[in-house]
Amino acid sequence: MRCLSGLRQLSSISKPFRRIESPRQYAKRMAALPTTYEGSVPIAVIGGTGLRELPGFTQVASLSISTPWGEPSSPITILHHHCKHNDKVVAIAFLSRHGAHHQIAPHEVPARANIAALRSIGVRSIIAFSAVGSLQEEIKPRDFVIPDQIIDRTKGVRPWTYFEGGVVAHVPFGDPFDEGIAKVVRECGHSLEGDGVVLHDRGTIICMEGPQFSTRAESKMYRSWGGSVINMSVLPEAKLAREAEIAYQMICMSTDYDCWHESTADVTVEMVMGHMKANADNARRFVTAVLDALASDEHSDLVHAKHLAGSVKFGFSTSQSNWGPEAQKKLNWLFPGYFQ
Ligand SMILES: CSC[C@H]1O[C@H](OP(=O)(O)O)[C@H](O)[C@@H]1O
Ligand SMILES: Nc1ncnc2[nH]cnc12
Repeated sequence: MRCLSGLRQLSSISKPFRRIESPRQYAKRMAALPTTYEGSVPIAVIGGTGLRELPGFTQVASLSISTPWGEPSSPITILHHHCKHNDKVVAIAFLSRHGAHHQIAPHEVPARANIAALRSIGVRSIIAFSAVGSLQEEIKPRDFVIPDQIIDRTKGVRPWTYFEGGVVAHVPFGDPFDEGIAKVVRECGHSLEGDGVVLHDRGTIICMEGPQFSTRAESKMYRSWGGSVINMSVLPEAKLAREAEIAYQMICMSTDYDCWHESTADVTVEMVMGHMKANADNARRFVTAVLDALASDEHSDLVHAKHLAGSVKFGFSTSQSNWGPEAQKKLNWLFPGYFQ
C-alpha cells in the first residue's frame, strides 16, 4: 500500500456543499491526480444527490475508464481511508451517479458503464447513497433507511441488463440487496444512534422513472402498496450489480414526505438539498463507520463477494457456442477469464 504522507488532504475542500466548482476547475483538480492506481479496490461508494464527493478521505487517483457500454457518470476517484481500529489504510472507489456537476438526469445515468467500470478495477461490493422521499409518517426527513426490497416503477427506457444481443441469462433477484453487507451497515448505523443518526432497519423502496416527482394519487398508491421510501435511482443499478456478481446495498436518507402528507409541503429540490446539506455530517460519519467495519479481516470474504463469485455462470440460457460475437466480446470485458 502506498504511503499517505505528502498526499493532498481534501477534507477542507471536498465537503458535499462546498462552494460551487466550475467544470473547468473540477477537471483541473482531477487532472492533478495520478490517472492509474496499482492495487485492486474491492469496495466502492456511489454518491447520489448532494453527495458528489466523499469528504474527509484522501484522493490518490482519478481514473477515466471506458467500457463497452460507454463512459461512466464521472471519473472514478480512488480514496485512501485510514481505519482507526486496525491502523490499516484501505483503498475505496468513489463514483458520482449524476456526474461531477449533477448534470446527468436519473433516466440518463449510464448504470451499465458505472457498474462495469467499477468491476474492472476489482470492486465486488458497493455502498450506494440515495436521497429519498418518505412514504411513511415514522420515516422523518433526515432519517436513514436500509431498504431490503424494491418495487420497480421505471418505464423501460433505461438499459437494464448485460445479457442481451445474442446471449440470454437470468439472475435471481428475490432479495435485491446484499443481506451480509446490510447487516454490517445496520450495526454501524445503530452504533451512531443517539448521536444524531436515526435508522430504520428495513423498508421497501419504490423506484420511479422521474425526473418529475409523483402525482398525489401515485404517492398514495405507493403507500397502499407498502412502500416505505421512493427514489429514481436504485434501478437498474441494483440489478446490474447483481448481474456483475457485486454485493450491493443502498443507504437511503429521507429528505421529504413526497406529496401524500396532508400537513407538510410537497417535495421540491430545495427541500431535498436543504435536508441533505443539514445532515451531511451524519452521512459522512455513517459511511466512515461502514468503511471502517468492512475493512476488518472478518469481512474480507463478504467484501470480495465470495458468496456471489461464479453465480452468473448458472444463469445462462444460451450455450456459449451460440453466443453472438459482440455479446461474447462484451461479456469477456465484464468477466475476464470466465468464458474460455
Ligand atoms: C433531487 S431530488 C430527486 C433525485 O434525488 C435522488 O437522487 P439519488 O438517488 O441519486 O440520491 C432521486 O433518486 C432523484 O434522482
Ligand atoms: N419525493 C421523492 N421522489 C422521488 N425521488 C426522491 N428523492 C428525494 N425525494 C424524492
